[in-house]
Amino acid sequence: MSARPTALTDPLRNRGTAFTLEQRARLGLTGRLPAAVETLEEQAARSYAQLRRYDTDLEKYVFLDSLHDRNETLYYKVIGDHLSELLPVVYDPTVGEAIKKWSTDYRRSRAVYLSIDRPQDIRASFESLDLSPDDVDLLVVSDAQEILGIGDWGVNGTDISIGKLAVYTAAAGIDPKRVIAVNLDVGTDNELLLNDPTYLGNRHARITGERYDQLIDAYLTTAAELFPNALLHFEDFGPGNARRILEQYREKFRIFNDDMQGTGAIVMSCVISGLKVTKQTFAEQRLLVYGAGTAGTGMADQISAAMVRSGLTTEQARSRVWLIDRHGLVTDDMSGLPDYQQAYARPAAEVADWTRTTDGRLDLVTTIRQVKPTILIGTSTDHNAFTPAVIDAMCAGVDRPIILPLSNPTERIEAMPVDIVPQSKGRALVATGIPVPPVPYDGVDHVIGQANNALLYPGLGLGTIVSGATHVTDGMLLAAAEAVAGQVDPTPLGASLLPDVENLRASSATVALAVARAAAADGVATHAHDDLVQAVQDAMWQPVYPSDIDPT
Ligand SMILES: NC(=O)C1=CN([C@@H]2O[C@H](COP(=O)(O)OP(=O)(O)OC[C@H]3O[C@@H](n4cnc5c(N)ncnc54)[C@H](O)[C@@H]3O)[C@@H](O)[C@H]2O)C=CC1
Ligand SMILES: CC(=O)C(=O)O
Ligand SMILES: [Mg+2]
Repeated sequence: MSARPTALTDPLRNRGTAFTLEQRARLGLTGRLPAAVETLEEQAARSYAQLRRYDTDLEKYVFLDSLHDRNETLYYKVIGDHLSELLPVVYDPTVGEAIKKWSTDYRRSRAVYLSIDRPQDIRASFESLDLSPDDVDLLVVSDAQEILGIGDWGVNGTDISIGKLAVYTAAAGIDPKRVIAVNLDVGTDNELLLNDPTYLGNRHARITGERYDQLIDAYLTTAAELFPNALLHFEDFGPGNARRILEQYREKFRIFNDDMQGTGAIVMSCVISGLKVTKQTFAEQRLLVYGAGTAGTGMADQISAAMVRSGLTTEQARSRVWLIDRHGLVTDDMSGLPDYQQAYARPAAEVADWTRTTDGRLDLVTTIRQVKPTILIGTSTDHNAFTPAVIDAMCAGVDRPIILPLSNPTERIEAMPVDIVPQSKGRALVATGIPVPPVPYDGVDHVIGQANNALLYPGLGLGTIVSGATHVTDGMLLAAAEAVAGQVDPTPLGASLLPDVENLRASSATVALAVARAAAADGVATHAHDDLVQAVQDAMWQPVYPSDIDPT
C-alpha cells in the first residue's frame, strides 16, 4: 500500500491539480491526480464558475466552506479576487444563517472545542494541534451567547470564530497557518437547540458564575502560556461577560473584544468622517444609542472618550450621551440596571416632564425631540425601529444627522438606507453593519459605508502582530479609527463615510501601519522595524503557491 496522500488532505499544503509532476512524485501523489497541471489562476477561475452556479448565499457559503477545507490558498485566492461580492457570503450576514443550521448540516470543523464539562482538557486540546509557542499569531474565541444579532447558538456559533479569521486573512493577510478558531462550549439557553436531536454541543443550560469564570481564566492562562505572542480576540460574548472579561484581563493579557472595541472604533471612523461634513467637534455632539448592550455601550465609551479629548470633562461628556434599552430611556431611578449602563443613566428629575408611552417608557421619538441628537446609533436588533417618525425627528433637530443602524444580520437592522435617505431628503449621513447598495436620491447616489468591525479589526490585528504589542491600547484603537476615516473624502454630497470594502487589503495595511506606530508611541511595541511600511507588507500572507514545497 502506498503512503497516504497527506498533501492532498491537508488544506494548508494542498495544491490539487497545481502540483507539478515533479512535486507529485516527491509527495507520493503519482497517479493520484489527472494529467493536467494547472495554475492557481486556472483553478480559481473554475472554482468561481462553480460558485456562480449556486442560487443562494447559503449554498455558496457551503461550497466555499468545503473549498476552505480542501485548499486554503485557492479559497483565499477566490475570495480575494471577489472581495466585496464574497465577504457577505463567508461572513456577515450569511454566516448567521449557516450558524443556525450548523449542527444539522455538520460536515467537519477546523476549530478547537473547549467544554465547560471538561476543563482538564484545555491544554491537551491545544497541544493536539502540535504547534510551537512561536507558531501562532492569533486566536478567535466565542462562547456564542450573542452571535451577531441572532442570540445564543451554543456550539453552532463555532463558525463565527472561523468567519472572523477568514476575514483577518482575506482583508489583512494574517497567515492562515498561524491562527486558531476556538469555541467555548458552556451550554446553551436556546431551547430550539436543546431539543434538536442533531445538536452537537453540550446539551444543558449555560453554566454561569464561578465555573464559567474559571473556564475563561483557564482559557486565557493556557492560551497565553502555549502561544505567548498571540493576540486573543473575543467575539460575540454576552453583554455582561464581554465587558467584565475585557476589564478584568486587559492589563494582564493581549486581549481584544471586537464587539466593544472593534465596533466602537469603526463607529468612531464614521463619526470622524461625519464631523468633516458637519464641520463640528466631538465636544459638540449629542449621542443617542438605541440598544445599550455590548456594542452600544462600547461605542458610548469611545465617543465619550473622544469628547473628553476634545476638551470636555468626563462628567460633561457623559451628560451628552443617552442610552435607550428595552425599558426605554435609561434613567437612574430604574432598578436592576446593568453596571455597563449605569454610568450613562440620566437623572430622573431631568426627564420628569417628558411624555411617556402608555406602558410608562420614554421612547425613541420622545427622546429625540427632547435631546436633538447629532448622532443616532442602532445596536438593538429591533428591526425597523428607526421609523419615518424617528428620521423626521432627527432631521427636525439638526441639519445633517449621523444615523447608523448597525444591527446585523439583515433581518435585525433598525432601518434600511433606502428608507432613511429619502425620508431625510438626502440629509442623513448613513452607514450600516451589512453591505447595502447606494441609494439614489434627487440625482445623487448616496454611497453607504459598511460600518462593520470587519473594516477595522483585520488591520488592527496585523498592526498588533507586526509591532509585537503586549496590549491593545486605546491609542491603537483610535489610530485605527483615524486611519480608516483618513482614506475617504466624505464631503461631496452622497459620499461614503468609510472606504470601500473592495479596497480592504490596502485599507488594512494602512490601518496596521497606524496601529503599529501607536503601539510604539504607547510603549507597548516589542518589535522594532527599520522600515515599518515594508514590515507590514512583508507580514501580509498572499494566496500564492510558493516555489518550494514542504515534502512532509
Ligand atoms: N456593525 C458591527 O460591526 C456590529 C454590529 N453589532 C450588532 O449590534 C447588535 C447588538 O449586538 P450586541 O451589542 O453584541 O448585543 P447585546 O445583546 O449585547 O445588545 C443588544 C441590546 O439591545 C437591547 N434591546 C433589545 N431589544 C430592544 C428594543 N426593542 N429596544 C431597545 N433596546 C433593545 C438589549 O436589551 C441589549 O441591551 C447586533 O445586531 C449585532 O449584530 C454588534 C457588533 C458589531
Ligand atoms: C459584526 C459583529 O461583530 C457582530 O455583528 O457581532
Ligand atoms: Mg460580533
